[in-house]
Amino acid sequence: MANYSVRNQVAIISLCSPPVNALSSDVRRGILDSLKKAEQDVKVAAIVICGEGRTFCVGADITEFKSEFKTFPNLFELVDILESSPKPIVAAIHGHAFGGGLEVALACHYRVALSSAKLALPEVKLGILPGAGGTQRLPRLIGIDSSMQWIAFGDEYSAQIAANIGIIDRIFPSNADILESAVQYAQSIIGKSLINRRVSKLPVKDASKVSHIMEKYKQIVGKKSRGAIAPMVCLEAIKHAALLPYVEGMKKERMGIEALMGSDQSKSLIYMFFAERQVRNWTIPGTGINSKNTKPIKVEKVAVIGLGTMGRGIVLSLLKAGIKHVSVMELNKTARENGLLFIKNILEGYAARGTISETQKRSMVDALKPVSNFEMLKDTDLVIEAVFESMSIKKDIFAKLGQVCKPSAVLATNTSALDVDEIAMVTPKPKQVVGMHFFAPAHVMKLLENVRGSKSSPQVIATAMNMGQRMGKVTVLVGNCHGFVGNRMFRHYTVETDFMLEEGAYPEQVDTVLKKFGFAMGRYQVGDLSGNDIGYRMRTKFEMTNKQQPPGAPERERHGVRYCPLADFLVESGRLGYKSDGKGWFRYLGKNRELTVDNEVTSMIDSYRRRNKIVPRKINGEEIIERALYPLINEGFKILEEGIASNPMEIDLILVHGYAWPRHTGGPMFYAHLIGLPKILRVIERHWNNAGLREPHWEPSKMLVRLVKNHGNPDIMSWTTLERETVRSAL
Ligand SMILES: CCCCCCCC/C=C\C=C\CC(=O)SCCNC(=O)CCNC(=O)[C@H](O)C(C)(C)COP(=O)(O)OP(=O)(O)OC[C@H]1O[C@@H](n2cnc3c(N)ncnc32)[C@H](O)[C@@H]1OP(=O)(O)O
Repeated sequence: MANYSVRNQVAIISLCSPPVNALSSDVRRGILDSLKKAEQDVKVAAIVICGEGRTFCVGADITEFKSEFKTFPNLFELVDILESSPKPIVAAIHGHAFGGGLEVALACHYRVALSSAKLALPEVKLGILPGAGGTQRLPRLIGIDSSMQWIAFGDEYSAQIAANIGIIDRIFPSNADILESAVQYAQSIIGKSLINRRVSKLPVKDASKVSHIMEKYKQIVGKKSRGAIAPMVCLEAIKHAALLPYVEGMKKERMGIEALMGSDQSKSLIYMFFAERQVRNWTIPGTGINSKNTKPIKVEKVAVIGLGTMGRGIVLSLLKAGIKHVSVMELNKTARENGLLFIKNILEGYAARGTISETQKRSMVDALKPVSNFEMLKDTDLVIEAVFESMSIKKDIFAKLGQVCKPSAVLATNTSALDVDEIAMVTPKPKQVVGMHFFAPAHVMKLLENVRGSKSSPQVIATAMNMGQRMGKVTVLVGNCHGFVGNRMFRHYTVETDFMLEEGAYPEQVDTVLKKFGFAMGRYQVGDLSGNDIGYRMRTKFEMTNKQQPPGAPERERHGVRYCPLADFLVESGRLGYKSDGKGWFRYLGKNRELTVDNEVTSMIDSYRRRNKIVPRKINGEEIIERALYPLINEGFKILEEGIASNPMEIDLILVHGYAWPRHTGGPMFYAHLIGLPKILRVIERHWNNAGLREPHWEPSKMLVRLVKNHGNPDIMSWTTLERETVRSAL
């Protein structure tokens, strides 16, 4: 709804729909009713539209997308009514003016804001475009070039930047009373002509350069938003602002939003939006323990052990989270000095770019407390161990931590695959131990996969979850198993793509198909970038690599299971990727590291096939997608079945934020939901029937089988509930 009052000739329409004043049908109706009152009241000479509570308005109510536009006034009707009002309207912005909220402001005749306010047209991030005149009004105010930048990427901008380019007419200090300031401003414009204040009537300044600007943004969008449809549709709509009169441009905008609204990509992105918020409400499946009934312990002092790549990133994340006491322990002098230098340089960079102030930088540097022995950690509330991925080294450290740390201290291990329970058992209080799996570089990557050991106490889990959220990470709670969720699923992707190389595909073909699907890089380029030796080291641990096999052992089998040694040959011939002189699955040439196909790799694959009498066959794109992605989905269902994740959203967040799964497909589980479970199961069963136990990753998940058998193609939101009911009724 919207509240209405009048103060010294100024009508105040305040949006009132906590927590973020989304433009639900009630709010839109409230604005319209208030506007009518203001227009009819002869004592009112100007109008202010503001937001109650923490923010101005974050845009359309996403939960009402399906029905919203059926009720009068819909958003695009409302903005035109506002703009044509005979009385001047001032938008008073604090907090956020996002999406439809900014479009409402653009339809007002003046816009004022607190300096702390943020503005954005982020619709593209929901797979749609600003459909209430945003693509037509913004270019008339700030030009085509800046509008493309704002709308095609959807990033937020400060009120000051918005003022610099002409969106905001007056900025007030962040501690000013926005309403009071806006009312005074409104009084100052009473009686002024509105002729140049109706944005839809203005010309587009850089209209003549539209083709050139369009080409520039097409290139950028093609690279940055691979596979996403909405950014291109946004560009097209903005182009029409330059080429057509406003009314005609609006028709094009309307066609754009009708094409995008309800599309699979938009559904996926909206799902992601809510998943990122839903994940804060963690739960331990089957226990009744959850974020609502468990309090974290107060954490003031944190320690990080190990200042390698992971440790440095974790320290930076803690400093950015505002932790005022971060002990860093690295016994190797060179690693310690390099690590501290790295951290300080990054902080310098943040300060130089204005991400943090000089004062904040100084206080972050002051928060760093190098320590040289375990005794010095006795007061620490949370210790995060981030040393080399070795069970014996980690056990050694935890045994020491168990002796010196206070009983309430939370002891976290940053491991990507090791057994958290095994580590916990060396301490006197295994319930204090938890896994915190960060992704490199930890100060950049948004994902944190927190691992609950079988003994971890609810409070310890709550503390790790809370710390992840304080660090601004998408923090997902998962159970303890080999590889947890992400690595456990992703393994199948590499295994199955390598099988396709054996059978007839080449790395460039696989990568091209995966990039078309939306991955920023294909599986083989990623291997080259991160280093092919990483996987090799892991396989060495399980005695799987080519070199470790006894003479005469079958080349294509390990422990009775199908195996492809091509990745081993690659590493054993020194082709680790970018870092080994640009040689990996591909060859990277010149200073731009241009990716090229390397005949040496092609010959290696061909001669391997000949040696093993494999007759190569043509593998098409559809097969590549199915074989690369479906085993991973199958594993996702096994993870749900075992309660390692408590719902599909958690799995999707992990794959999107940690493994670059394309966001506009919603993650593997949502993608499966879009394809339909019966088809997913059919493909998995076909491979399982062909391959059998030699390829165990194709064994269909029992949960997937049960869902399809009992419910056909159930909605993703019901999967875990239906599964629980089925399992319960079978008991
Ligand atoms: C079929 C053809 C029809 C054609 C007709 C089409 C006409 C279309 C016209 C116009 C279309 C306009 C489109 C839009 O305006 S789309 C919405 C654009 N806005 C956004 O995308 C903003 C989304 N929100 C955010 O980015 C953040 O919430 C932010 C504003 C940055 C604030 O962040 P923060 O302070 O961290 O708060 P939370 O994100 O935790 O949010 C708090 C709770 O509010 C819920 N929320 C937020 N935004 C919305 C929203 N737009 N709609 C509904 N609910 C929203 C959020 O889920 C949190 O809820 P909870 O606490 O329950 O988790």
